Formats: sequence, C-alpha cells, structure tokens
Amino acid sequence: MSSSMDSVGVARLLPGGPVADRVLGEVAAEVVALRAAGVTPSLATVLVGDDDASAGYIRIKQRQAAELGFVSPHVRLPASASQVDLHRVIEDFNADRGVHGVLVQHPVPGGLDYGRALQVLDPDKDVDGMHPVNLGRLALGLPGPVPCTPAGIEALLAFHGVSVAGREVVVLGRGATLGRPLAMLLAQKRSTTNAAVTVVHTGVADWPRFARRAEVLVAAAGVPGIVRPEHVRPGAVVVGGGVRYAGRRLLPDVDPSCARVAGAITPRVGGVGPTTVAMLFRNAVGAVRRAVGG
Ligand SMILES: Nc1nc2c(c(=O)[nH]1)N[C@@H](CN(C=O)c1ccc(C(=O)N[C@@H](CCC(=O)O)C(=O)O)cc1)CN2
Repeated sequence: MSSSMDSVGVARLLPGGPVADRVLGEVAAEVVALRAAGVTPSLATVLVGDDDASAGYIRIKQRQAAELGFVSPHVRLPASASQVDLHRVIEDFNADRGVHGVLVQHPVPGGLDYGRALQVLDPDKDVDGMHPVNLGRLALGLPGPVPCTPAGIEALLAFHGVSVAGREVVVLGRGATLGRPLAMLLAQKRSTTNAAVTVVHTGVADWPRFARRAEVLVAAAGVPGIVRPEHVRPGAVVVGGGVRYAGRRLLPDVDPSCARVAGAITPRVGGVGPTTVAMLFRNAVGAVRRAVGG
C-alpha cells in the first residue's frame, strides 16, 4: 500500500482517466493488429427505452468504438418492448458471426428482466462479464471477461500503487454488477488482488462498524451520500464505485467531505467511471480474440 495510511488531512486523488488511457492504448494496439490480420472487431450495443443517462453512455461507447476501430451495430428498442423482443435482438447478434461482443445497457425499463436477458446472451460475446457462466468463471478464478466496474477498480488501485494484498478491504454493497463480483475479484490469488475482503450491505444496521475497519473502503451501495467521514478509518483509501442517477445527474455514494479523513480517494467525476468504459473495450477485444482463436 502507498503511504496513504500514514497521512490524514486532504486525501490524495486517484483519478481514473490515466488508467483508462493506458488500457484504451493497449486495446487500440490490439485492434490495429487484428485489422492487419483481416479481422474487423465488432461490438454490438442494445438500448431499451428512453433513459437519458443510458442513451448518453451508449453514445460514449459508440464514439469510443469508432475511435478504436471497432464496427458497432446498434439496436434501440422502445420502452414498450417485450422480454421476447429483447431476447430476439440478442439471439440475432448471437447468431451473427461478424459480431464478436454484445452489450445490453442497463437498467432496462421496469417490466423487463435484465438478468434473464443476459442468460440468452452467448457467454463468449458477453463483454460486460455478467453472464452466469462468466460470473462462475470469476468465482473459480478462471479466465474470462470480468464485470467492467470491478475490473476498473482493480486497475485503478494498481495503477496508483495501492496494493490490496493482505489488506482489509470492505465492500459496502452486494449487487450483482459491482459489490459481489468486486469482492470475488479482490480476493483472488494474484499480485494485484489477494485482499482480505468483507462484504457488508446497508441492510446490516451496524454497517459503519465494518466500514471503519477498512484500509480500503469501496462504496458500492447505490445510496447517494451514504459514506460520510465518520465511516472512514483515518488515512484509508476510499473508492466511490456506487452511483445512482437522477435523470442525467449522477449522485455518488461517497460524500466529498470524506476527503478530510481519507488518505486517498477517487474523485467524484473522473474516478471509477472512465475505467468502466475502458474495461468494456478490454473485454470486447478479448471476445474478438476468442472468436478468431487468438
Ligand atoms: N451494460 C452496462 N450497463 C451499465 C454499465 C455497464 O458497465 N454496462 N455501467 C453503468 C453506466 N456506465 C456505462 O455503461 C457508465 C457510468 C458512468 C461513467 C462515467 O464515466 N461517469 C463520469 C461521471 C459523469 C457525470 O458526472 O455524469 C465519471 O465517473 O467521471 C461511465 C460509464 C450503468 N449501466
């Protein structure tokens, strides 16, 4: 771990931008090599409904795909689409040998089941690492796509020299997209992981007791402002992973005043978010490699 545990005052910032730039640079080099070998990487995107924030993220991903040299077919379904409509789109992309990766933006409108839709997706084309087969691989430490935000957090900590090996990491939140996969990831036996991980959730009345123990505290609750300075061990590393959206406005779990107590902290904007998009493309290029047998 860095010297952050020794100093209390104004926390060192842990931006995600440079981490994303590095990962995207590696992906870009791979895309050049794939194209030189006659392979055109393809990442399909699916958006259901009219959620502004989701439409914005799809635009970001489409733009990034084009910059990196991916083709990126897109299907937008109306909010009135049925589960069967959504499954049909996914099945069509599954069957298309020219499409290497598929992402379904979440959340999907109420009435649709994102988890069921993921089960229809070919696990080899699952660039979000959220198919049960891929979460199973993560649980067993087998190679495969890792959910983007957890993978981004691991990369962000490693990039900034925050070692979690042998450290007490507390993940506040147990959701399928962040808390649970992150806990599995950080507990793995690798140089950038190997942590002593505790998962606690806001249904545990005494969750602050666990949070205050953490040398690295990851907020993954999706409850705006829930993590406050009194929940942070002085000098700890605080990672803001969880967010909730009010329209397009992002409401993070971590109150900015935590920077007074933490040794290091991700910024409210430009922290974990950019690494999420970068990891999507790392997974996407992995899907291309699997498809072409590389
Ligand atoms: N299929 C998926 N759906 C969703 C995912 C995902 O990984 N796969 N994650 C989020 C949304 N998301 C990407 O899809 C995403 C969220 C936030 C950011 C980001 O960079 N945010 C900025 C803040 C911008 C602001 O203030 O509004 C930041 O953190 O600096 C990128 C991607 C849910 N859906």
